[in-house]
Amino acid sequence: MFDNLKKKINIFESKVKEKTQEKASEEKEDKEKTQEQKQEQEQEQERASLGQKAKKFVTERKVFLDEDDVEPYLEELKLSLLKSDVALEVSEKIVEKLESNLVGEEIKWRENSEKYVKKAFKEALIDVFPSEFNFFDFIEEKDKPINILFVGTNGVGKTTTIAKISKALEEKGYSSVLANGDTFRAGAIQQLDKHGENIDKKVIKHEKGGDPAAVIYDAVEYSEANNVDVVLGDTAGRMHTDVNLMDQIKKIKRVTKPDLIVFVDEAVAGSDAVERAKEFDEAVDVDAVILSKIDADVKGGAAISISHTIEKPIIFVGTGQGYEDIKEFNTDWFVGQILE
Ligand SMILES: Nc1nc2c(ncn2[C@@H]2O[C@H](COP(=O)(O)OP(=O)(O)OP(=O)(O)O)[C@@H](O)[C@H]2O)c(=O)[nH]1
Repeated sequence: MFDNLKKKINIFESKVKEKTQEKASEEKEDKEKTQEQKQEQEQEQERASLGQKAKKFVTERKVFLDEDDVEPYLEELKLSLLKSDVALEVSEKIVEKLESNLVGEEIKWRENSEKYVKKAFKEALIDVFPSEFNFFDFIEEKDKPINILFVGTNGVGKTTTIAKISKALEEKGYSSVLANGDTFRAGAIQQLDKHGENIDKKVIKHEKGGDPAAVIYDAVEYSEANNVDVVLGDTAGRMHTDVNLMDQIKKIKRVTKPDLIVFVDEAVAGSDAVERAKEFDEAVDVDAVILSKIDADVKGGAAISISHTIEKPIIFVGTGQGYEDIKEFNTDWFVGQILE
């Protein structure tokens, strides 16, 4: 996961570490020169004690990095982040915060300066994420049935993600039904049926060509009548550029009044995923994001940029093709994955 990005961040960290050590040695040389001049003026018998003082200085040496020291590395880092599909605005924010965390700070070079840079980096990354959203607290507190609508483009893992969430809900003691709002393709009906069979969940569906809003509406009514906690509404994958389909999703929202609208995209789509998130958010005011396929993502850009760009939290990440392969998103965990 995020292998390319990790490599680039490691390069930055080593360069700043080298710079810190280089500065420490330069300061040591300067100090030693001053000591030598002093020595010339002093008595022969004081030489030994001066040697002692210099030694003390070396062990306690502190380094201050200034803008010129880190500027070239920060520029390189910004480019690396952009190449890893981190959005421009987000890359700039990370680099600015990193600069303010590093410049003028006292770094004790004998302590692990790499650890120091990592800490500065960690803070800069955490800063780009909006506050977290606890999905299961939301489920616990909200009146039932809770209607959750999943939107996104084709093939990103939306349907699989719905099945994963249904299983995760079951593990926490909540019941759910799957509603097939993708009435365009007969294949989509079969696909959701198959997931329903695999995880032993009821699927509410209409014939191909039916009204997706009506299917989800029926699923809510069914859940009210049968004390089901959560309706998980699938929708047809659609390109954000398809005006008719985007109008249809607005209609589904209007008619079924979802309690939560979740935008699903694949982390591997990088900056495309960020662009699509913006479009879907504009169309239906997304509440939260799920990023699938982070197990296959080497760049990490979408995961870093998406929630900052639309100011909505990531709630889960997909980590594989199995039903258990889903993880609640947590900023500390995520940043740890990148900086480990
Ligand atoms: N590696 C990996 N694969 C995933 C993950 N989530 C889903 N997939 C795979 O992605 C492929 C597409 O998943 P679907 O659930 O069919 O995607 P969809 O968005 O519902 O597709 P449409 O119904 O065509 O819009 C399947 O092969 C899934 O197994 C994940 O987190 N990691």
